[in-house]
Amino acid sequence: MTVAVRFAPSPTGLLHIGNLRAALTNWLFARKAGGSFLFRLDDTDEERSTPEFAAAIEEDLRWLGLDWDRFARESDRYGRYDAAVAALKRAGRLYPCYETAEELALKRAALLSQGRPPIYDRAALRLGDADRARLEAEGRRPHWRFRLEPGEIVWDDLIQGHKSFQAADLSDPVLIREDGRPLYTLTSVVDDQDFAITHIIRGEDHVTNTAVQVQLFQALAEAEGQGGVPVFAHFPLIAGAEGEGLSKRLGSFSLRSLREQGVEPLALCSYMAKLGTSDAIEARLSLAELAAEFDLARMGRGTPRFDPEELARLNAQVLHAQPFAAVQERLRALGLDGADDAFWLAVRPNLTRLADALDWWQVAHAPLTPVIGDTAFAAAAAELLPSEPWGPETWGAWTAAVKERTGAKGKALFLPLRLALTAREHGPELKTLLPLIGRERALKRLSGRTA
Ligand SMILES: Nc1ncnc2c1ncn2[C@@H]1O[C@H](COP(=O)(O)OP(=O)(O)OP(=O)(O)O)[C@@H](O)[C@H]1O
Repeated sequence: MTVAVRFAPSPTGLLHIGNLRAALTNWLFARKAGGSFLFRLDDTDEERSTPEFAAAIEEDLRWLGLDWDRFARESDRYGRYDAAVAALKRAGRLYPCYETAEELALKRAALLSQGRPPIYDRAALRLGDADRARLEAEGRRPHWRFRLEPGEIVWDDLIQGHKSFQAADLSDPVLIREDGRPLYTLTSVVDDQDFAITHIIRGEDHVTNTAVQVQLFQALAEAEGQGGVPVFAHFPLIAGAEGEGLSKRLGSFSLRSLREQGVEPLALCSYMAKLGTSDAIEARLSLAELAAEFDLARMGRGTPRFDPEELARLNAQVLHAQPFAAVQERLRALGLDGADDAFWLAVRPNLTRLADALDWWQVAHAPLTPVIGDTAFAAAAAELLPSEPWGPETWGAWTAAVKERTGAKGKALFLPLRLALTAREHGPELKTLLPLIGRERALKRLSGRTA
């Protein structure tokens, strides 16, 4: 069997880290199994779906490096859904219902007030032709429900283990709206069947959907003579740092905003691939590495919380491991045309975001006002500055001379030099930064001048 999985977001907002978990889990599963990954836009909710969000989702996936083997858009497939609907009607599995949203809300409220579960009472199944004609004459248009067969619905979930539902505990799902448009429950099953999806891996918010969809897969397979029921895996939803839920529509932790904050795609993918698993959370330097380590069985059942600090740590790990060639273009885009290997190696260990390189570039190459405490000490240091050319050994030779002349050592030696040369208490090793600053500028800064 060739593994085929899909990521099927609705283009109703920007992808968030929870959606990324879904996309990434499927992608890693496909790549590890040598299978195929389908990117499908579930865009039949026309009120809320927009082409802009669809384009943004596509851009986010490209940014992350999650490439797809196949692409589909539900809005291109209405003809196919019509055919599936006709087949289900012929098989007697769809029935027209005429209740308004208000009437249904009242029914639900009445059941809840009696302490009973708000399951649809199937009143529409008891309507005769004359009742339906009368309702239609009143101007009512039907929506259509899928008639669940009584009995137990079971599947072996790759994460949650054996799952069992009684059909009688579930409402017959509405598959077609009053305006004739098919709903998600139907369209996603038709697509999964047509694209021969073998594994549906998604958040546990879909577990109840899965229960009804298992019967829908079976009904469609019987009615159309093709397909079967895929294997399911439902992973826990990721919560925000305070335990709050995430939603595309609320714009929580969007990948877009994280990107704008300077988060590296590999840091995000490393985090989302490992969060809530039994593996240690450490940065990986390629998606292929993550795919090789991927195993659904390592996913836990608890609700993992997203921790921005953990992500920042991974971001630094990823940056610190990048060779100059991997970031050259991006440094150029930041305006650092003159950045070279030496600059990158000097500042890399101090970055938590790539854009921080700009600060260090300025420290090395743009005027700054030095911080001088003891002018006599700074003057002595200036006098002892070796002549150029400078290399990594210059700093050691120079500070040894300053130490000998002034008697200062340890922090009392290094901190005033750092403050004079960079106006900062911390930063890249001066051994690598000093040659980038150069003798002329260092001399001026040590004499207290802005340079
Ligand atoms: N917090 C979350 N953690 C993990 N996965 C999630 C989370 N929220 C959604 N998903 C998964 O993302 C995938 C895409 O779902 P969907 O497009 O419905 O996103 P959504 O954020 O729930 O959207 P909306 O807010 O529009 O309902 C699904 O597999 C869903 O299970």
